[in-house]
Amino acid sequence: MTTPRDLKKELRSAALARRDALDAAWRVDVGQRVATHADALAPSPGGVVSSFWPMRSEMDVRPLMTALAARGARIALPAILDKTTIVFREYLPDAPMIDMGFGTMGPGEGTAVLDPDVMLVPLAAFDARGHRIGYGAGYYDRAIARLKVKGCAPRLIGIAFDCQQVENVPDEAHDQPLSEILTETGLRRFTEA
Ligand SMILES: Nc1nc2c(c(=O)[nH]1)N(C=O)[C@@H](CNc1ccc(C(=O)N[C@@H](CCC(=O)O)C(=O)O)cc1)CN2
Ligand SMILES: Nc1ncnc2c1ncn2[C@@H]1O[C@H](COP(=O)(O)OP(=O)(O)OP(=O)(O)O)[C@@H](O)[C@H]1O
Repeated sequence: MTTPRDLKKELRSAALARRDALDAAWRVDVGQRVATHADALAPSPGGVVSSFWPMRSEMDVRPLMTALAARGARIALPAILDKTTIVFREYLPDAPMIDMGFGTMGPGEGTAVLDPDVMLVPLAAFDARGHRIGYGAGYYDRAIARLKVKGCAPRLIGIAFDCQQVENVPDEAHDQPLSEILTETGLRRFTEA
C-alpha cells in the first residue's frame, strides 16, 4: 500500500529536482524581486520575522530579510538543536554565524531565542490549499505546533518557486498548513478547500 509518507517522499524528490534545475542567476534575481513585497509582509515595528539562511537551491531571501529589518522587524533564523528541534535565534548582522550542518548557517548559542510573529517557511513542495512538504525531518511542523501550544499563531508564509507546486499534498494529522505563499509571481493567500 502506498502510504502518505511514501507519496510525500516521491513528491518531495520530484519538486526538489525541478527546483535544482532552475537557472542559478535567475534564482538570485527572484530573491531580489521578492524583497519588493516587504511592506505586505512586515509585522508592526519590533515584531519578529523568522527567515532562513539559504541552502541547496532555495530562494535567497536575504534581500527580503534586509528589507524587513529596515521596516523595523527583528529577524530570527532557525538553529538546529537536535534531530527533532529547531528554535529561532535573533539574527544580528554583526554577530558571528555558526555552521548548522546541512549547508546552512545560524546564530550561535547565547543569542536570544524569539517567537516569530511572521514565519517565512522553506519547503520542498506545496499545493493549492497551502499544505506543504519540507525536507522530511518534521522540524517546521513541530516548531509551529510548539508555538501554537504557547498561544502564538504566527503568520505562515511559504517561500518557493512556482515549479514546486503539486496537485495535492497527502494529508497527515501533524501537517501545519500555510496561510500564504510567496513565489516569483507574487504573494498569494490560500483559502483552505
Ligand atoms: N535554509 C533552510 N534552513 C533550515 C531548514 C530549511 O528547510 N531551509 N530546515 C527545515 O526543516 C531546518 C533544517 N532541516 C533539514 C532537514 C533535513 C535535512 C537533510 O539533509 N536530510 C537528509 C536526510 C537525513 C536523514 O534522513 O536522516 C537528506 O535529505 O538527505 C537538512 C536540513 C532548519 N534550517
Ligand atoms: N508536531 C509533531 N510532533 C511529533 N512528530 C511530528 C510532528 N510533526 C511532524 N512530526 C514527525 O516528523 C516526521 C516528518 O514529517 P513530514 O514528512 O511531514 O515532514 P516535513 O513536512 O517534510 O518536514 P518539515 O516540517 O521539517 O518541513 C514524521 O515522522 C512526523 O511524524
